Amino acid sequence: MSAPKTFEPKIFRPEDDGPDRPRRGLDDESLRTQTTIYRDDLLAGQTMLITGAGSGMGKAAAYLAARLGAQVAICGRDPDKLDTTVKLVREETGSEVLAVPTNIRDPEAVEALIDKVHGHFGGIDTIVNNAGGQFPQDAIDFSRKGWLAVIDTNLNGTWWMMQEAAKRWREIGKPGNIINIVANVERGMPQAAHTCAARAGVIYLSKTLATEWSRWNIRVNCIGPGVIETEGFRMYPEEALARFHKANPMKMRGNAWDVAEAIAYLSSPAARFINGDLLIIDGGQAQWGVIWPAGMPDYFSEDGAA
Ligand SMILES: CCC/C=C/C(=O)SCCNC(=O)CCNC(=O)[C@H](O)C(C)(C)COP(=O)([O-])OP(=O)([O-])OC[C@H]1O[C@@H](n2cnc3c(N)ncnc32)[C@H](O)[C@@H]1OP(=O)([O-])[O-]
Ligand SMILES: NC(=O)C1=CN([C@@H]2O[C@H](COP(=O)(O)OP(=O)(O)OC[C@H]3O[C@@H](n4cnc5c(N)ncnc54)[C@H](OP(=O)(O)O)[C@@H]3O)[C@@H](O)[C@H]2O)C=CC1
Repeated sequence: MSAPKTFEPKIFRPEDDGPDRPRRGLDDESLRTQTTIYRDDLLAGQTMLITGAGSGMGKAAAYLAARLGAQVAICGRDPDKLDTTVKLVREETGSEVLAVPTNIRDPEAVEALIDKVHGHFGGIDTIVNNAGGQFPQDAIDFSRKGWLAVIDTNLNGTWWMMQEAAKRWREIGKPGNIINIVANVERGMPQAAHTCAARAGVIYLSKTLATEWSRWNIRVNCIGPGVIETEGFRMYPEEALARFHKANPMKMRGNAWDVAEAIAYLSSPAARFINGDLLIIDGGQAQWGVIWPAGMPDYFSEDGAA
């Protein structure tokens, strides 16, 4: 049997993109052809606000929600990315998505976002905190700025969204539903320690608030995706991407639609009694498999030195 290929971890930056790096994930044409088990009007009468919806899972979730009859608002930092979602939804459903460019790290911008969506649609039923990300690197080499960027986005940004939404729900006496997209952190994730710390924070924040906020009829749940092929894969080196399917016993990657359908379920009346839970969508990664998003050091390979 030939020895597995191993390589030293390296830092990859998106600006290293080139012709050798194909765009990953479901493109608009693929999204248009996805089928769903849900009935057409499952989410009719609902307003959903989805963060990070100019690409990947957020875009798929926004498109599916609109297809199922929801009124949808989206945010992200890059208005051009948000426009692609607005256009897709308009072309496929005839609905208008409200796009509000927002950096979720900025609490005042988040407050203005919640105000704007309430003003436009007259309320919000479900918030999907999907915006986030990280760069792969051995933790010992994290710069202070890099650590802070990841914590500020994934933990603080998600918190600002949750708190502003909940304050408004309490004020107007309406129920609320929060879905936080986190990650599969059960066994930790080497080279993603910053995001593991932030996501573990969000998971236990959510479990706590599921209790605290139940008196206002606000449910809080998380979804933990495993390896889901999206545009976000551009953050990782090709050599690492070639092994991503080995992260789970099904030896495959999920796609954004797998997560979008779970978001639709947790937004639907079928989930009215689900609160404080973490739904893992990872092909069994919690049980078996390895992921080294910047490349596996020899030490951990099957024929490694130790
Ligand atoms: C793992 C498999 C499963 C999970 C998959 C996914 O989640 S897929 C979905 C994944 N999707 C995404 O991850 C997409 C969203 N991700 C992001 O927007 C970024 O990853 C972010 C969260 C760091 C925000 O960053 P930002 O808006 O603040 O942008 P910024 O560029 O200004 O960085 C600030 C500082 O961070 C540091 N640093 C940054 N990059 C690297 C690097 N490659 N290398 C080393 N360090 C890096 C650096 O210190 C930098 O400061 P500097 O040295 O430039 O002065
Ligand atoms: N793909 C995977 O395998 C996994 C992904 N996840 C997480 O799931 C979520 C969706 O990921 P995915 O669709 O794959 O990746 P993408 O990179 O495609 O999506 C992340 C989105 O978040 C937005 N975003 C990032 N930072 C901010 C910010 N500060 N304020 C507002 N929006 C922001 C980005 O838009 P913009 O840059 O325009 O702001 C982008 O559209 C992320 O939180 C990701 O980390 C978790 C586990 C696995």
